Amino acid sequence: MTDHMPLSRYTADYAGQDPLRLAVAAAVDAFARASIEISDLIGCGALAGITGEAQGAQNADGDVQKDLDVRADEIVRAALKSVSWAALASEEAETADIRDGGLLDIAYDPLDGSSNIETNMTVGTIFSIMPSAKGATPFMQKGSAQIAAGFVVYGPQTSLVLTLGDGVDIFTLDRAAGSYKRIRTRVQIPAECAEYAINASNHRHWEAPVRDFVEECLAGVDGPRGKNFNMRWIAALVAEAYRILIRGGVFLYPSDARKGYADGRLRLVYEAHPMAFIVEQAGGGATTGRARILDLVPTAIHQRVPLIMGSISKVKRIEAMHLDASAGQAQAAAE
Ligand SMILES: O=P(O)(O)OC[C@H]1O[C@](O)(COP(=O)(O)O)[C@@H](O)[C@@H]1O
Ligand SMILES: [Mg+2]
Ligand SMILES: [Mg+2]
Repeated sequence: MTDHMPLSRYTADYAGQDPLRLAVAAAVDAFARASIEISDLIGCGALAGITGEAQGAQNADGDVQKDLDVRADEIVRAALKSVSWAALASEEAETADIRDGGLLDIAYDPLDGSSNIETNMTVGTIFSIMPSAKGATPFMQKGSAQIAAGFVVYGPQTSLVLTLGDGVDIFTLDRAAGSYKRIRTRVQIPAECAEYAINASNHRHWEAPVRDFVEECLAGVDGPRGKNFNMRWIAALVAEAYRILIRGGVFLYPSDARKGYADGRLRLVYEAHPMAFIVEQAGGGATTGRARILDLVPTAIHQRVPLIMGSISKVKRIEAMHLDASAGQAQAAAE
């Protein structure tokens, strides 16, 4: 459905007079404002001094920071200044900022898909919003404690995907008006799909269930699934998630045997949790292969997690393959 409702009216309708909801609405509006600024910056690229080159510094997770990682973080941070947050965590900061009296704990990835900047490909911003943990350690809650989550895709169009806990709507930036307008309501991920996304260069490092799933897809009509599959890898979680929301499919960034990849590459607090909330709200699934992502309680802000998400039939199939593998291992150990 296309009704072009402005995002600001949508968040105001949601908030009413409720203080917590008003804080959520202000946070979403702040991410929207920040993303318009980031979108303009990306659109100008080198003309605005953005080259995609490394800054020499590393973030808390050991990734080399690009110029846009740093600029996007500054822009989001400034936009959130007047929002009622108690804790603020960014991929680009080692520790969370804490302040008294705020109503929300907000985590974000200011620039997702950093390796795509210099090649003029899609990147994004991801955010997760929870009620403040009030005395407990912020962010160390199940993903199901989120009350809002969203992401922005800076692609041919700049679009903002949002859940406030009651379905998923998509808003596209109206550049002339300088604001977001709704283009889709209550998005549903098709349950069946014929497309998968994984960085196949890591094939030799994967665990057996992931290798087996991909083998099934590669076998096409001649294999056990009896149909052909298409493959995509954009190297930006936001772009893969957007495609899956529009036409279905499954995305995998599993654990693998490379040094430092025992829990995959993606971060639980500001990548997997918000994506899992959005995907489940759109009728899809999100799992590590062995556990539902929204049931996981982080123990550290930058903790990594294997992420498999998308069309529910495929997510369930991959989970079943992990269970079978674990059962086989348990039986072998007992014999
Ligand atoms: O280069 P790889 O190993 O394929 O990893 C790509 C993945 O890394 C990410 O870019 C990680 O996010 P950041 O760019 O925010 O670090 C994901 O968006 C993407 O899915
Ligand atoms: Mg990211
Ligand atoms: Mg990032």
